[in-house]
Amino acid sequence: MAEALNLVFDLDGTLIDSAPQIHAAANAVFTARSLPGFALATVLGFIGNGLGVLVGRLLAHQGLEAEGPLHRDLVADFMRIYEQAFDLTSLYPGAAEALQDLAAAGHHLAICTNKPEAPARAILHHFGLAELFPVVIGGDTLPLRKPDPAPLHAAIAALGPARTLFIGDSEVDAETARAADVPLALFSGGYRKAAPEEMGTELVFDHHAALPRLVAQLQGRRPGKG
Ligand SMILES: O=C(O)COP(=O)(O)O
Ligand SMILES: [Mg+2]
Repeated sequence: MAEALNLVFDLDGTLIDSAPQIHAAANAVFTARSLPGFALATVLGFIGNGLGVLVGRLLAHQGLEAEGPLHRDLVADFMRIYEQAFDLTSLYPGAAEALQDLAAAGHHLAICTNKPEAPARAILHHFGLAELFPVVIGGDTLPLRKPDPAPLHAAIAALGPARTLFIGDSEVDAETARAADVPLALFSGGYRKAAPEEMGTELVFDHHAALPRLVAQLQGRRPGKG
């Protein structure tokens, strides 16, 4: 059998298009406290560093203090919605099929996301993907989150020794991959801000049907050659 790899996936903007859900949740929790809502583009630009940072950026955007009791309350409100609202979240086309194929080929799959672990697990369950991912590291699983390499290292340690590919969509993922010295496959259709060619990886895909080919490409490379 061909070499089995560790395939560690980011979640928001990589496997699921969750920005409309995060946008709706932001508007629900802010307007419930008589604060204004946000445009989708505003919320989208703040996704990537986890829920605490998202809420801090949203507060700062309204000229409010980015930390403190209001921040804490809004994060708690968000969490309640996050764990049960999936109607505005979709899997990217071909993602479920690609994951099934990769798992069937014997690769080891994990999630390394800055979304808190409980909602990350809930959404995987919702889409019938939970069983494909024996390892889920969320933004609150460890004291440190991406772009610190610790969560990616933890995912790899839990999967066991094998060459690893990290699959993500954002600058945060690119920085994490660099810091962990793991190759990144960049999904160009997610929530990045920079151009793909500026993100330091030649492994770029715009449809998940291309993933098995990218993985085969990595298998064809000699270990240690990146
Ligand atoms: O929730 C976030 O801010 C980002 O989540 P991600 O790491 O899955 O892209
Ligand atoms: Mg992402």
